[in-house]
Amino acid sequence: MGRHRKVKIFARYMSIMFETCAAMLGVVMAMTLAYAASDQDCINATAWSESVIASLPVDPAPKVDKSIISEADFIVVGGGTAGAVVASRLSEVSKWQILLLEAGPEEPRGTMVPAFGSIYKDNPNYEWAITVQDTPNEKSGDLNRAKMLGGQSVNNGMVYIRGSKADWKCWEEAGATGWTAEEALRYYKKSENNLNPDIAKDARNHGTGGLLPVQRMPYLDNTSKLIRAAFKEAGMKEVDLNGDASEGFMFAQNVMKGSKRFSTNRAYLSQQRALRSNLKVLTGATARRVVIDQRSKRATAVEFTDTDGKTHVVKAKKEVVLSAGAIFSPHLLMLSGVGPADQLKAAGIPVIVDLPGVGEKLMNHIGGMVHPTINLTKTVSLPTPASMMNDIKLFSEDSGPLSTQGPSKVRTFERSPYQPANDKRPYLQWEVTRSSNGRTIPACSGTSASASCYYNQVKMTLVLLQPHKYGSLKLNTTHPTEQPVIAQAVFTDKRDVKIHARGVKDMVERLQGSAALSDSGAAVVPPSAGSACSKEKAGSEEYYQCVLLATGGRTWSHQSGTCPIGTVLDPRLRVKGVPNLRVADAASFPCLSNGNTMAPVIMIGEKAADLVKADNGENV
Ligand SMILES: Cc1cc2nc3c(=O)[nH]c(=O)nc-3n(C[C@H](O)[C@H](O)[C@H](O)COP(=O)(O)OP(=O)(O)OC[C@H]3O[C@@H](n4cnc5c(N)ncnc54)[C@H](O)[C@@H]3O)c2cc1C
Repeated sequence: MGRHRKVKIFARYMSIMFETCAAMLGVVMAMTLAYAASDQDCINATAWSESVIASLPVDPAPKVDKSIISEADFIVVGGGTAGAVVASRLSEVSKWQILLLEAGPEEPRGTMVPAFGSIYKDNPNYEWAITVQDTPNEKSGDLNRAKMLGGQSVNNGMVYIRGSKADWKCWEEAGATGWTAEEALRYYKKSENNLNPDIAKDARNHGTGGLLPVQRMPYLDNTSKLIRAAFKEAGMKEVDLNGDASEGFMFAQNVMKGSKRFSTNRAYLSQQRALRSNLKVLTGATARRVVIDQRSKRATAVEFTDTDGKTHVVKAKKEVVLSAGAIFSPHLLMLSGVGPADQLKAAGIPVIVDLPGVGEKLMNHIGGMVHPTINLTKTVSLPTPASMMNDIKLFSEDSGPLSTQGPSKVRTFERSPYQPANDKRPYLQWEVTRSSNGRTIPACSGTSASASCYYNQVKMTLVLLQPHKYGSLKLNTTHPTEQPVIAQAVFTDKRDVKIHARGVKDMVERLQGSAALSDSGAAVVPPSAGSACSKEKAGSEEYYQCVLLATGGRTWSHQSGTCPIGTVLDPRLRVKGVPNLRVADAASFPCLSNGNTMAPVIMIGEKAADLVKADNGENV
């Protein structure tokens, strides 16, 4: 080992030791504060949350170098779920200089606590606030999307679900040659380090050598066990939905290790940044456009602004990869002159390539605000100040409520009797959402905290995985640099209303007939819309259709398909007409994944890196 490397490792060791001591001191001080402010009845919840965060292990500190370089071989725009993977994998080629531009800041440590999923919600330092147009039945509200290294993998539900193997038939039909089920599986396995031996033993479907730790949550609370019993009673099978089964229920696999979340930033970037001098990560760097030469149609540079608003231009010697997500990748393409010519012209942007498919469809899963609710009595006991302090200790031992998001990990996938018989993808996913009926944390007044592991009610939420209508994303032609105009489609097709209503009816009947639920004192409350649907027979399909339309619906957080393979990208993710510009993220999907979108996005990041390497003369 060279002297320089030895010195580097020693310096890192010392810095970790120092930070560990500081963190331990922080825990003691925060716990003292939380205790000091707590009496028998209540706790200083803010100090308590701080002591949870202070108890987290110290990662190797990322190498933060804010200097701006004038050129790089590859520029990756967006250090989110996919971008972290792409940049990390490209930097394996040591002769290449990789620049990753991320608009947001470094990932804060609190994101590692599974029970604090929404800790940075509504914080403008860490989130984009995106306005959505009013359309019929739309109750999604505006979109809050993570703006930091790791992107949405930092604050999402952590669930790792690959979708249906039958998804790939749709990809192939859309022109995504080479994106077969087997090829996707190859990259799922490449990324995965499955930590549950009973799952990992299925080596045909699971990987154990990848950078992304995947496991079930280590702690199963009583309500999760109760829901499992109710589903089994209803004849549903417990399966591995990332294995060969496409229907049934499972305790979800998650991107985590022990009790801590592992975003793609932690899994793919933090170690690599520390050790690879050819990987440069700039945070607070917001790309404004890709500079594309009008004659050669090649991407030559990226223009971005720093946190002081100063503009910089970095030359791209080989390629640019956009991984800014389903909203901002198409926006950046349009600002760079690639997109529907009519919109670009109206905004005064010179047209480099007329691609009407950019933003033409905005795909997403949809669901109703119609929730069968289960009020819990015996399976939950609300925390006390003492038990919350003990939960910190359990968390540091990789267990306890803070390492979970409660029963939301029980996921079911099933077919609707109203879906086409020849479509192998199950159209229905039920999520079990935690909620609270009154205060669930014994917080003293003036302090606040929320932890998704403390709840006393669950709501069953039905997600339609293959809705019949999609939304769209267009340039704001009056103020093109402002966020694009987003219209989502929510229950605007009667078939979706019918499928949803029937799904809800079936689930209510199952839950009401469940001995497991009634024996545990759980009360099932069917959804209603007050007097709005009194003309319909309560509990009928027509009744639930009426309740759905009266209460509206929403899209999930799975926006995708705004720069799809087929109309915008070729199968190697290259923008049609601009061969050294690619899009690799949720925007690239030609078909809506039949499940949550993070795992497919990570898979796309892995494959994208291999495509770039192969097209630039590297063996993969
Ligand atoms: C609340 C929530 C819960 C979810 N739960 C789950 C779940 O449990 N399981 C699951 O599978 N999926 C889940 N999803 C969906 C999933 O997380 C996303 O589909 C996926 O992470 C998207 O990845 P991406 O790489 O396309 O975009 P992102 O992860 O959003 O990455 C885009 C990155 O680009 C940056 N960026 C944008 N514009 C610019 C610019 N101009 N310059 C520089 N940087 C820029 C952004 O700041 C961001 O970091 C959830 C999503 C949300 C919002």
